[in-house]
Amino acid sequence: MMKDPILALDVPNEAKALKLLEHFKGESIPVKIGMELFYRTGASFIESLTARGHPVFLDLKLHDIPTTVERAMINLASLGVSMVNVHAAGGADMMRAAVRGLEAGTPEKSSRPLCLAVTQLTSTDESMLKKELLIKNTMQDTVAHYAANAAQAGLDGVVCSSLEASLVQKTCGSAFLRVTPGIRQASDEANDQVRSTTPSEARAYGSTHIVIGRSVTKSEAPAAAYDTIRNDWRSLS
Ligand SMILES: O=c1ccn([C@@H]2O[C@H](COP(=O)(O)O)[C@@H](O)[C@H]2O)c(=O)[nH]1
Repeated sequence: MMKDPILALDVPNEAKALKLLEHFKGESIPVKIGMELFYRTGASFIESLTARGHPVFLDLKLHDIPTTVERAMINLASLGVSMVNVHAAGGADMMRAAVRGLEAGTPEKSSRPLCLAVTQLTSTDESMLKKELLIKNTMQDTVAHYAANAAQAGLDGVVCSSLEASLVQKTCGSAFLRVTPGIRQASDEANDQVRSTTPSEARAYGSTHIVIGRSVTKSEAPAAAYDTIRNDWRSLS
């Protein structure tokens, strides 16, 4: 089934998040909560969003030693979120520990949150990969390798740019999720995103989900901006 774009609620506090969601008139669109909002509101706001029927992607990008990640995931699993994530650069043991923690922390009769691995941030380009991160492989090969590690560790998918989605699909299979931020319409500001595509390009390249933030949150008419993106995303189906 076609999933609606995930709205990145990148705002500083709960009041601003609720004000933004008012534009959607009760529609329970999927939302992503990142560090900015979570570090202000904590768990209670997440629980109130899930109680209102919003599927929540909790985007905290855990990256630590395996034991710490496992214990953190036990706590996050109790929040009723649909997706969480780690950095693939934390390695296979850390990713396995994340899944173990989620399994241990998921309440009975609930589904375990899907666990994704961030491959390379969509703000990273080939030059930064080589010169700053000292990774000698191409972006495509690096993302495919990290995705394969994540699949072997039992994760459900990756966060990558849609430019790598088809290679990840080929490498890890169609059931392995390709969740892609860095989505922009041709007329939108790129901001700090460098590996970007439009929603319909993302669909054509094999993204299973798209994440959209500032093009909606900074718009004068957020619901209309979201609808434009959703229509473009659905236009190939
Ligand atoms: O590689 C990544 C991983 C996560 N993100 C997050 O997605 C949104 C994108 O917001 P825009 O305003 O549409 O750029 C944001 O919350 C990032 O933290 C990402 O962009 N790239």
